[in-house]
Amino acid sequence: MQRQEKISQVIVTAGQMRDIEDRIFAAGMPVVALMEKVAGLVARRIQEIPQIPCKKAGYVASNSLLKKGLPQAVGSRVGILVGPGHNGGDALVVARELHFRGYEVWIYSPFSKFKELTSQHLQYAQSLGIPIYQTIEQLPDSDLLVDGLFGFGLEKNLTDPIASAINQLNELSVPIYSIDLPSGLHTDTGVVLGTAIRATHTFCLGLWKLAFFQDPALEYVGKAELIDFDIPLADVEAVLKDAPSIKRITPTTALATLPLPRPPVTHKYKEGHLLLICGSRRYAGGAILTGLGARASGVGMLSIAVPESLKSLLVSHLPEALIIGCPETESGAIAQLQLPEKTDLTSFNAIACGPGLTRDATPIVQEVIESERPLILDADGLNILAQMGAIATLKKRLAVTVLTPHAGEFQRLFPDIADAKHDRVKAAQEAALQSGAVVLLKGARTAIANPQGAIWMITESTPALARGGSGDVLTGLLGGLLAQAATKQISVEDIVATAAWWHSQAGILAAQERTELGVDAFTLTQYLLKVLS
Ligand SMILES: NC(=O)C1=CN([C@@H]2O[C@H](COP(=O)(O)OP(=O)(O)OC[C@H]3O[C@@H](n4cnc5c(N)ncnc54)[C@H](O)[C@@H]3O)[C@@H](O)[C@H]2O)[C@@H](O)CC1
Ligand SMILES: [K+]
Repeated sequence: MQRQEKISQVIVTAGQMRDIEDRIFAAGMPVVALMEKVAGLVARRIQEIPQIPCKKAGYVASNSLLKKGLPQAVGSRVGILVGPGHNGGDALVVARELHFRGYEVWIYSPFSKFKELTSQHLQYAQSLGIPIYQTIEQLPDSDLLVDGLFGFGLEKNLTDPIASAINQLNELSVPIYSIDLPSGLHTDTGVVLGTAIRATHTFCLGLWKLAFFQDPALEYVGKAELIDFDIPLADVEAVLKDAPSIKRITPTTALATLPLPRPPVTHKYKEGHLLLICGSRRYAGGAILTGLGARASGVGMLSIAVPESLKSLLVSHLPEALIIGCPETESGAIAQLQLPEKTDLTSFNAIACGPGLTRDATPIVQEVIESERPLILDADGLNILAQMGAIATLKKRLAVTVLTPHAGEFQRLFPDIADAKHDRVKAAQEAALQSGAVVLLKGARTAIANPQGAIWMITESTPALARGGSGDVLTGLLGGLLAQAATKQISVEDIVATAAWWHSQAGILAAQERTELGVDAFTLTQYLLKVLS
């Protein structure tokens, strides 16, 4: 794999980033030189991105310049926000470079103490005649702000005057480009420390920081871009070797698995047999959507157990599947799993259980949990598991379990684990460690954890997927892939991450073609294969 691809898959905490930098400095790279290199790259990117100057400036960008994406030095007024640490140092190098390129630059910095290197850059900027302001009221108009207040060194809550200055700067209708991460975000949890810059664009330096993929940070980072400054892979590997890895799923990693390879000579049972257990009289549609998700996976054989009264409906939507009509409760839930003759749960390579079941199907969920087959639990399958006591029940399982909760289901399953909304990555990690299951925690950015503590992040998604039924599609898709993986030497975690990536990409593609409003769950099933074609 190419170095760049490997670097783009890595996600680090603030502590790990600091350790990696320390190794680079210890190896002889001067701190000054690294700051010059990194901030030089940022300054160049800022010049490459076509600016749309704010109307108040009375400056109208020439259309031809905008179309070509060429830098427009003259007339662009840039405000540089400078903090006390090396994030501020980076910003001052950017200020100096833009000044020399003909931009009209001013600096805002309400601090009196700076790190040595930052202080030197500030002094030099002043000597060049770049105006430096300490109060927000003094600031002139600008077409663009560059945020170098705080980077990964911020740990405490922001207080006034800087907190209220950030709030006022956010109110200006001016694009803000943040260096490393928007000032005010916690680098690991993405939590807003008092207040934070709402960036239009963020240049993440060197390696992706965890905050970029935590839900609380998403509305602050804007368009995020990695600035690769040639960190040696050996240093990254040396620092991360003993820590549980956190990896981004990129198209390269997902497409290494998809479509699942088939030998030229095979038959349907060699390509995986999935049992879906889903649906009730009340929630019939969920069973159809789960089935359509499984269909897109290419699974060799699909059996779907539903209440008897749903059988003909399912047959009409999924003629290729074996629909198993089961005796039902008075409420219309599956009362008993009545598999065809000569079939028992060991006949299946994987079981996916939950969508639309209602809690009246408790005995069925208990039965599949006791089986020794790979099992995916979702929706009511999770709610029933929560009632049984998730951790104690899962620990007894002999086969792999995959849980696919959203934050609410997660809380019911693991009430003693820290709030999944606060640090989703840690929450998923803890749940997987304690239960021995693979945990896929749904959210704006999905996190997947295995019982060894490793994490996979789905770093691209769309709010279009926040819609009833889209989780059912994922369960079916994942079930179909898991059943096939059983015969193909692919790890469960890789399959779960691949399924989640595929599902998100289908949502993104459908939203691009049909707007965010056009991605109902049925439409989503129709876009799954388009992602691969
Ligand atoms: N050394 C270098 O040349 C490089 C620097 N980089 C930059 O360096 C940054 C990290 O630099 P630092 O470790 O200096 O940290 P930061 O610049 O993120 O900020 C730390 C500074 O802010 C102060 N501070 C922390 N919390 C505060 C609060 N709540 N209110 C007020 N002040 C507070 C601290 O006392 C410290 O001086 C990165 O984010 C990046 O921008 C690297 O990315 C690239 C290489
Ligand atoms: K920043």
